[in-house]
Amino acid sequence: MSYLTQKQAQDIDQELFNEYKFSVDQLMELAGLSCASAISSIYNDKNKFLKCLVVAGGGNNGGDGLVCARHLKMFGYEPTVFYPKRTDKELYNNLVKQCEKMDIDILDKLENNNKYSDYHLIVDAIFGFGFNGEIRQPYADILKEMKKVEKQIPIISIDVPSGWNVESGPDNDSSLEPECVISLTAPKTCMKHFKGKYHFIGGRFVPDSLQKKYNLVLPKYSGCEQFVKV
Ligand SMILES: NC(=O)C1=CN([C@@H]2O[C@H](COP(=O)(O)OP(=O)(O)OC[C@H]3O[C@@H](n4cnc5c(N)ncnc54)[C@H](O)[C@@H]3O)[C@@H](O)[C@H]2O)[C@@H](O)CC1
Ligand SMILES: [K+]
Repeated sequence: MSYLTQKQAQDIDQELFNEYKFSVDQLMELAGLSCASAISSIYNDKNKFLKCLVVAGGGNNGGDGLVCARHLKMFGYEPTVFYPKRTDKELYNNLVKQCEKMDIDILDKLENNNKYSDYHLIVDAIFGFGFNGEIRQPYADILKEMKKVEKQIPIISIDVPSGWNVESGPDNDSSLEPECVISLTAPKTCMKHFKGKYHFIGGRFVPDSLQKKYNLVLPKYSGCEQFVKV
């Protein structure tokens, strides 16, 4: 199976926009839908997994999380979004509005009466392939808190486990160990270090010609599925 470097992931992303003329919200919709679909294929027992906390960062990974929350709601879950630093751009403002209109709470803070342990699943949509350098606040503290509950509450990371170096993977004892990762387009090289239970590929929008250009060898999607298990 192919793994992408950070630069390759960014190049493919740019090519999808510039050469293939996709818009970011189109791809984000498919990415978020594939994540919600993969999640519901595994965590399908609503008696055990109902309340989902989607932790969203300020970039497109966070946008995927906002879309995923909306589809989780459609699929019968009770998602809440923790969005500590909102990005004031039309794309994200619209995604937030769509969630609010679907009665999905958007929280700026998690407080004592609303904490990680109140949820059955945590969706990590903080950083994707755009992550670089030392983790800045407030995300450093948030990731520490998520780490504390990861043995009790399954963490599902969208595209890349947040805080991992996109290429070299986890770099210290406090790196997250998600139970499930949904790699979008193709896994990034950090996923060679993944030891969790479930790895999916999602984001079924890569045309054959682009797949050939980057020599991408990936598991094949079946039928009309939005995700494929690795
Ligand atoms: N081609 C694809 O595969 C697609 C990818 N999408 C998503 O887009 C993501 C990439 O989005 P972006 O390029 O916006 O990047 P990310 O969302 O991965 O990260 C950028 C955000 O993280 C912050 N950040 C970066 N390093 C940080 C640090 N050390 N400490 C604190 N904050 C930091 C930046 O300020 C920015 O807000 C992918 O991982 C995927 O989830 C989808 O939305 C659509 C299509
Ligand atoms: K992530």
